[in-house]
Amino acid sequence: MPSRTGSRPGADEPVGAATAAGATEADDPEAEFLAVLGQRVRTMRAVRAMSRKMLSQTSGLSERYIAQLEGGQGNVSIILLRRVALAMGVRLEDLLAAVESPPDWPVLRDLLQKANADQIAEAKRVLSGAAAGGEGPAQRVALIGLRGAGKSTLGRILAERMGWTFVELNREIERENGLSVAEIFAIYGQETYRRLEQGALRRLAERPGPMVLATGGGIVAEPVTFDLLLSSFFTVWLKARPEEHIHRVREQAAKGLAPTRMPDSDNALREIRGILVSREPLYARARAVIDTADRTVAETAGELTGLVESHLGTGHRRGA
Ligand SMILES: Nc1ncnc2c1ncn2[C@@H]1O[C@H](COP(=O)(O)OP(=O)(O)OP(=O)(O)O)[C@@H](O)[C@H]1O
Ligand SMILES: O=C(O)C1=C[C@@H](O)[C@@H](O)[C@H](O)C1
Ligand SMILES: [Mg+2]
Repeated sequence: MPSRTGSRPGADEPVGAATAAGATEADDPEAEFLAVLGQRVRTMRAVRAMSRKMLSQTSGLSERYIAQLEGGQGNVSIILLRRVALAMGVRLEDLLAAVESPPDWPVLRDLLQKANADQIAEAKRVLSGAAAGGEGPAQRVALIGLRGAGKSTLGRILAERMGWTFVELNREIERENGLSVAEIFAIYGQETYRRLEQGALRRLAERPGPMVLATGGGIVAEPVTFDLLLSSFFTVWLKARPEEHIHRVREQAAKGLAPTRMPDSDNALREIRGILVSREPLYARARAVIDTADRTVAETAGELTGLVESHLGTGHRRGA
């Protein structure tokens, strides 16, 4: 039961005006968002046979405020909207969803939250229409990890040894769009870059033939893209210590080999530690991991080749 203490917001003053005078929903996406939100509140209240008065009593918001919210005229605060959601017994995220969900969505969500990893894998296989059975992607290896992990260095060596094609995802994105990664980020921002990354990966996943793919460090940031990578490639996480990531990228930058510099500030180490900690659970979804810390390129290249050969079974190396 939500708290009913405190004054009733919106009892005397109008809800914050969200739209400029004269703006219509059609030409104002924010007004449209508020209209959809209001419609959802009204529908969910009606489904629960709650009058505005009842919702007002349970949520602590005035009836007038609720009417404005439902009419799409109120830019409600997140805390007040949370009270409305709690009072109706709906999830806040369902009120705010960017797209309308199918009617079965709440049931499926509930089942997924209780499912184990095998059940989720099976559900994904069925829903994506993937063929039954199989050992997953053969002769398709992707390398993930933070900048300086060794994805390009080891990827190139592995491809050479196996006689496979080597592809750098970032170079593919640059080729397809005629702009450098840095330019795409600067001009269009992260969201556009992630969309282009997903498109490029989808095309590579469909391209036939054995392949080693070196990805960009941030590929784990977009769940759909990362899932596509995991399901289309035997994915290996290359690990190193934060200090090594920084040292390696700086060394490459000094030689003019790295496309962008690692920040020089004292905060660089703290920053890279933070990124690594936040990405570790995602990188850990890879099928295998190789720790490159305190090891030579020859050592980790040998381990990676052995790992891929044992994944494939013996005899896959060109000329073997
Ligand atoms: N054990 C190791 N395994 C791989 N690389 C190592 C190792 N030890 C040192 N290095 C060096 O670390 C650097 C790794 O750079 P590389 O460009 O391959 O990383 P990357 O993961 O592709 O980075 P980015 O995300 O910036 O493209 C190379 O200069 C390589 O020689
Ligand atoms: O680690 C990252 O967040 C990134 C690494 C690069 O390879 C690019 O993918 C992009 O600059 C983001
Ligand atoms: Mg690289």
